[in-house]
This record gives sequence, structure tokens and C-alpha cells, in this order.
Amino acid sequence: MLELRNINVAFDGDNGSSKEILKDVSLSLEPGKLYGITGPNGGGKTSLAKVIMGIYTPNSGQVILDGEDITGLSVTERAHRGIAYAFQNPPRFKGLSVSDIMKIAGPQLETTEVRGYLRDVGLCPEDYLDRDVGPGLSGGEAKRIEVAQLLARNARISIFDEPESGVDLWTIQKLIDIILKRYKRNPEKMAIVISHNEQFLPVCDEIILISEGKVQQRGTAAEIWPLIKDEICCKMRDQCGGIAHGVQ
Ligand SMILES: Nc1ncnc2c1ncn2[C@@H]1O[C@H](COP(=O)(O)OP(=O)(O)OP(=O)(O)O)[C@@H](O)[C@H]1O
Repeated sequence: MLELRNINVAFDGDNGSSKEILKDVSLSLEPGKLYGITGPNGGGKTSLAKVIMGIYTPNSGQVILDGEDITGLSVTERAHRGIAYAFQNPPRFKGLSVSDIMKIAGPQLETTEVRGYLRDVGLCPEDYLDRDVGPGLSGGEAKRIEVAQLLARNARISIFDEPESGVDLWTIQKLIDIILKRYKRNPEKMAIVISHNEQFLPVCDEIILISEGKVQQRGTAAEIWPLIKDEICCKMRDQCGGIAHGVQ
């Protein structure tokens, strides 16, 4: 069980003022569930993920994992406890190959398994294993490699930050299928997926809507999706064109 208790995060804003990013956020998340976190840009979704991963330290509040207060633990210590995060904007590692970073994610992996993870995210292993994870990769390629790394970590709690962003429509469906196969009804694992995707959100176990730094809605996908789908589908239509998504 992962619990966030009264989490507050603020950063220095303009003119020396303080900008509140997360406001008294409390959530409890259970293993065996696939959570979809959604909400408008700038609402606080990534900041929440970074608090769970230990990248951001809350100004107040606690992060509790299986009864242990992990608020003061580093990213590495949390990784050892089974939390893993795939960045919205994946970092680049000039001088390291795709094969290198996949082996860092899963040191025990055989090359055949690494190849399997790359295929899972729609990348041909022969073309990518020796590629440098530097600026030469396109945004969509870097994103898919980031997702492959997270899958390879095989963590207890996996946080995907907009796995669909920058990825072509064919690959989005493949990523959704792989996340569902790995995490839906898997009692050992919890997946937290920040997403705006209209194919993905309705099939999550629960949807959590975050806006203005607060949890505004939470419930089963059957409860929450009908309340938010019009807004999400409108956004997708504006961004991608209605025909591509079947939204008119
Ligand atoms: N390190 C930081 N310093 C200052 N402000 C920050 C920092 N990180 C996030 N913010 C601000 O916090 C707010 C929430 O950002 P966050 O990235 O969590 O939103 P989001 O819901 O993930 O948005 P998006 O859908 O655009 O990815 C934004 O106004 C952002 O500018």
C-alpha cells in the first residue's frame, strides 16, 4: 500500500512569492491496481509522481510505503524498495547505448529479454541496441526506450508519465496493450499512469483527476470516465484531429 498524507509542495514563484503546486494531497493506492492520473496541463500530476519517486521533497506531508515512512528517502533508496518512474521528458545519456541503459534497468536481463522489451515498445532491436541514447534519438524513440526501461525494471510500483506523448498512434495502442497485459489484474504490481489518452483511461481500474494541485475526483473508471470524457476527447480532437481518433 502506498499512501500520500497531506502532501504540500511549493516553489519560489515570481517576485519572491511562493507558488503552491500540490495542496494537501492525500491518496492511498493499492497493489494489484492500474491507476490513471489525468487532468489539465500544469495541474500537478508530474509533481505528484516526482514526490512519490523522491525527486521532489514535499514541504509538508508524508509518503508511506507498506507502513514505512519513506518521505526522507532518496530516489535510489526508493528504487531499492521497488518504485520506478519513467520521465515525461526522458533524459539523454550521450555515450551510453540502448543496450547499456537497458542492462542498467535490468542487470539480470539476457540480451534476448532486452530485445523483447524493445519489441514491446515497437522498436526493432537490431536497429536500436547499439544506438547512442543521446540527442540523435527522436522524441518518440527516446520516449519508447524510456518506457522499455521501466518495463525492464519490473518494479512493484511503476509510474509512467504520459507514455503516449510524442509517440505515433500505432505505437500508442501497442503501449496501452503492453501496460494492460503487464499490470491489469496483476496482484503483485501497481501501475500509476499519467495519461490523457481516451483509449487508455476507460480501461484503468481507477481514475484520479488532479487539477490546481488537488485531487478533484477519484473513482472507478466507470464512475469517472463519463464525467471527464467530453473534455478529454475535445482536447484530443484539437491536438490530433478528430478523424484519427474517431472523435467528431
Ligand atoms: N521544479 C519546479 N519549480 C517551479 N515550478 C514547478 C516545478 N515543477 C513544477 N512546477 C510547476 O508546478 C505546476 C504543476 O506542474 P506539473 O508538471 O506537475 O503539472 P502536470 O499536471 O504534470 O502538467 P502537464 O499535463 O503539462 O504535464 C506547473 O505550474 C509547473 O510550472
